[in-house]
Amino acid sequence: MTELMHVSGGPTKPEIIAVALSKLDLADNCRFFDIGCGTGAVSIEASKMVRNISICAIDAREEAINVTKKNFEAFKITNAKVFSGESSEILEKQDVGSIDCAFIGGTKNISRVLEVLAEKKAKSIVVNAVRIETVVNVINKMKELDLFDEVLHLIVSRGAPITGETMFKPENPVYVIVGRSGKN
Ligand SMILES: C[S@@+](CC[C@H](N)C(=O)[O-])C[C@H]1O[C@@H](n2cnc3c(N)ncnc32)[C@H](O)[C@@H]1O
Repeated sequence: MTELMHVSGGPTKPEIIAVALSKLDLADNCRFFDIGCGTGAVSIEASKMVRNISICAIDAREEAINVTKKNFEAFKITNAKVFSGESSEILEKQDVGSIDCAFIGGTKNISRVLEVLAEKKAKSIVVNAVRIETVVNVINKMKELDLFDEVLHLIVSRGAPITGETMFKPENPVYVIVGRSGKN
């Protein structure tokens, strides 16, 4: 089986990716944006769910960009563009085309990123956050932009062996905030 290369801050846990992607309206031929792509793990999972997905992955860290490129090569992701830099600037200044679904895994400058996504009429947006201040900012900004749909608080506990039996160890909680254009 192909092994995913890791980077600090990633990959997002598969169970969290599954819920996050279930909230995006992924469809065959959709244009998917992975903002703060880290390892590219979310794009790789999204590409397994629909046919002919077009991926745009962005990260401000060169280390993350290099790892994403290597993971895309290993997992045979061909229909992808990878951009290095601040995502709000890339989305504004580069010719990125239309945006169907945007997953935001890195929340620096999140208010500006959401503004640009709203300007570009992104159809569905999912933000993963771990800090309560970020959650509040994202909900308020999504409401201001008429995007807010719902927010989830996810805690996954994983079974681990203990003296021949099993106990559950909780992983860090994650907030999943969902926005959709044309909410009201
Ligand atoms: C928690 S990691 C993402 C993990 C990723 N979902 C994965 O599965 O590997 C967050 C990433 O977002 C990037 N990031 C944060 N804010 C950003 C922004 N405004 N523009 C571009 N990259 C950003 C960071 O450099 C970091 O690599």
